[in-house]
Amino acid sequence: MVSGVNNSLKQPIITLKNASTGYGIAQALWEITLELYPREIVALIGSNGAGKTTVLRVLSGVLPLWSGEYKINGEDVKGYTPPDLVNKGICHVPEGRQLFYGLSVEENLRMGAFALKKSRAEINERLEWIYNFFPEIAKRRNQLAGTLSGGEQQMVAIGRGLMGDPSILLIDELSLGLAPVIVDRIYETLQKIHREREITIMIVEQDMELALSVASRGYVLENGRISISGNSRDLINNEAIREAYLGV
Ligand SMILES: Nc1ncnc2c1ncn2[C@@H]1O[C@H](COP(=O)(O)OP(=O)(O)OP(=O)(O)O)[C@@H](O)[C@H]1O
Repeated sequence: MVSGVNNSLKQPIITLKNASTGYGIAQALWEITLELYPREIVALIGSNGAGKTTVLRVLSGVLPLWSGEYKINGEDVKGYTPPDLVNKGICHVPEGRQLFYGLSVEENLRMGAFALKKSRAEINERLEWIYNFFPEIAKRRNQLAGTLSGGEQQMVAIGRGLMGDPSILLIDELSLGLAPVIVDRIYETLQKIHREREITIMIVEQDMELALSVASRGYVLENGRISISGNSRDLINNEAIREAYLGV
């Protein structure tokens, strides 16, 4: 599943350089440097409170940088608002799904295309494309999102993100609270979508083994700093990491 990585000839789609930020006066990230290359799946791993969600908040523009650089395709996007960054192709699927629970599955999905200047036919076509990947929610298109299982809600959250036609998908803790069999099923589908579309994906997970089985590269965050990065095979074989995160 994991492939070797040679990014030396490519231009990064996302660059964070020496990025620091925090909440109020409490600093949460210290001089983070990371790059995402086109069509990669990259994992951001770390224990509770390490700063993973904060990195995604920076990338989606929810949290401004205190210092450092943020570029998309070489363009300086530091200070851009979340809608500006949506227009640049960023989509953040937040932890906890955050669906509109009183709306139907289909209404939630359509919300994802709200800002797109697409015809009704194009939006319907995209809906069917998503239903094709996630038949479980196709069957429930008229059901209220709040009545779905956790796994189905996660499928709707990812589907809603994909409705916006992003080039960069940021997914926070996809596996949270879900049975392993459901997590495998969703990641398998995500990999299929990734193969079919030119899409770059960053997954945030506490479960390092899971994240590195899906991603080709990973960054490990510890106390708001990147402690190590590399391709998944090297990370999974790294003794210090195995000891700290896998308990072996
Ligand atoms: N809204 C907030 N206000 C103040 N501090 C926050 C806020 N959100 C996060 N923090 C703090 O920032 C640090 C990083 O939190 P973050 O949520 O990014 O970690 P995480 O790696 O995603 O952890 P988890 O896996 O538990 O979600 C923590 O010390 C956390 O307490």
